[in-house]
Amino acid sequence: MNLNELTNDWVNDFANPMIIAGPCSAESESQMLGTAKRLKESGAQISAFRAGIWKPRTKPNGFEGVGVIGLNWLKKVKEEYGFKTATEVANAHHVFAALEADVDILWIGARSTVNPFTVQEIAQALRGTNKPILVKNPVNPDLALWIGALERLLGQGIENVGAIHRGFSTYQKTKYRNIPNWQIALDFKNQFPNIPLFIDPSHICGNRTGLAGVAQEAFNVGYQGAIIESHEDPDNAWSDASQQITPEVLAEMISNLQIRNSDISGYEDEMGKHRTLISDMDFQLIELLSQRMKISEKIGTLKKENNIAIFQPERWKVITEYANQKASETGMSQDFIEKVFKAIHEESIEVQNGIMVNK
Ligand SMILES: O=C(O)C(=O)C[C@]1(C(=O)O)C=C[C@@H](O)C=C1
Repeated sequence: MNLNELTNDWVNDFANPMIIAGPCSAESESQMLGTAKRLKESGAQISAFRAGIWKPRTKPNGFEGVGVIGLNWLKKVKEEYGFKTATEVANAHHVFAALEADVDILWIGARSTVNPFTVQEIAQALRGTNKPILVKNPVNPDLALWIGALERLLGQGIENVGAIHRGFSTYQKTKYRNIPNWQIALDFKNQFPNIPLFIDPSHICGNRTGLAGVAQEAFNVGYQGAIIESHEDPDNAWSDASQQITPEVLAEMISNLQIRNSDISGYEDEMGKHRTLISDMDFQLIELLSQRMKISEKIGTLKKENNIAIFQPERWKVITEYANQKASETGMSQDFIEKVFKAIHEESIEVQNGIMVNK
């Protein structure tokens, strides 16, 4: 069996969208029950209550989680408020303890996904269970590693899987804690449309203000769920204080989310008209690009015969200036046009390079 053959019926046991929410870390019994009570009373439409029991921290001597005692608190949350529960596991010992405590959903964190040994150990510990397990993207933008982790789970017969998009580490200063790099998640979704994809706006944003926007962006492109950190007293949380929100704010945020349906049934005709036009234009674009490359080949031959360098900065400058001007005249994003022209120019250089090398 491969990942594309999974039916992923397990998500049907949960609401659509499936929202997993709760504190970043379990801190005390009263914090856990207090947060759960407020989530219940606020009417937040959540499918499971999350809390980190073991916390992978960047530096030592920070709060590394309360450990197994927190699993009892998760159990109490389930008993008293009826929430399904979820936590992160990072080794076989965590898996056994979480299974013993009957945690309903497990996830593998971004720092574990990067390590095939860790993922393999977790997968083997899970063998024989049908627990849903979600895999966060690795901290580095490596789609193959993310997919590989899911394949390791499947290799041990674990079929109830999902993926969490939590963004990617970057050394640059950006408005995000972890840059979303949407294209990687979309490539994932494209390859595995059946695997439920969750957004983790808390870790992407690292602050409270951007959460709703990132979550909405994800639902706009068809994600199935979200995992969001919510704490009864966010400012005084022991970990990730700046990105946690109160249960009431979460409830409001969830009720404002617009959930998009991937299915186009009922709109096939109207969509069909637009899509025909787009396909027609796509063919024209490709035809034009092919003609452009043929001219580039001719220039390449001329350059080779006369020993002229391929890259012509002056001409490239004129092209980009003109493209920029055209972009603003037509109301297009300059960024986008720049990307398109860079790709065309790169290919054109590649084509000419082929001529210089081969002929
Ligand atoms: O004008 C040229 O000299 C070209 O080879 C064409 C072209 C292009 O594709 O637009 C390619 C390479 C140069 O750097 C500049 C422009």
